[in-house]
Amino acid sequence: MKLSVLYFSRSGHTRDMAEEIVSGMNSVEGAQARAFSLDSIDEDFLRESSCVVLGTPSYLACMAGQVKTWLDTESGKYGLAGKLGGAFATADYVHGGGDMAVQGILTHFMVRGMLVYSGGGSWGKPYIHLGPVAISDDLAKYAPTFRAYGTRMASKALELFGA
Ligand SMILES: Cc1cc2nc3c(=O)[nH]c(=O)nc-3n(C[C@H](O)[C@H](O)[C@H](O)COP(=O)(O)O)c2cc1C
Repeated sequence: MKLSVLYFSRSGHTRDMAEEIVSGMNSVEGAQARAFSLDSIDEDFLRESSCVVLGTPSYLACMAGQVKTWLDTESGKYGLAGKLGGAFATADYVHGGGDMAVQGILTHFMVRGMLVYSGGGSWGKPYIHLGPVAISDDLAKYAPTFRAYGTRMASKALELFGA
């Protein structure tokens, strides 16, 4: 099963956390996950993916404008309806609006007809309510949570869609 982790990243934080999610996904047997910057997507791989996760830096407590533009103009090309969807963010501050950025992406994914999922509290610790958010001055501290999130998303995708 293919899984795509998409991201926009200017200074690399969101890219690094995308790779942590991919690592967690690929620890699940039968999962084949790859990360793509929004400007270099493997379009066939994305279309064939059963799960799509999208990450953004937090800009003014929202997703970055580049991510919103991709959702508005490009995302309709990839048959996202029916795929499992999730979102993640990086931010400079704990109270800088990372959850809002995640929620904005999840809302757009719902409009595209995706099956939005994070696992919430159902997997126990680490609790990830909407999607993982990493604070930029200590990315390593958040890496295990991002890997756990990747494992959860891939496990749910396999449960729903099979290998
Ligand atoms: C235009 C702009 C707006 C930002 N707004 C916020 C914000 O509202 N809250 C926050 O915590 N961080 C904010 N940041 C910091 C970024 O979200 C943070 O550094 C992020 O990890 C950058 O991701 P990247 O390295 O993938 O580009 C902002 C950065 C920029 C450039």
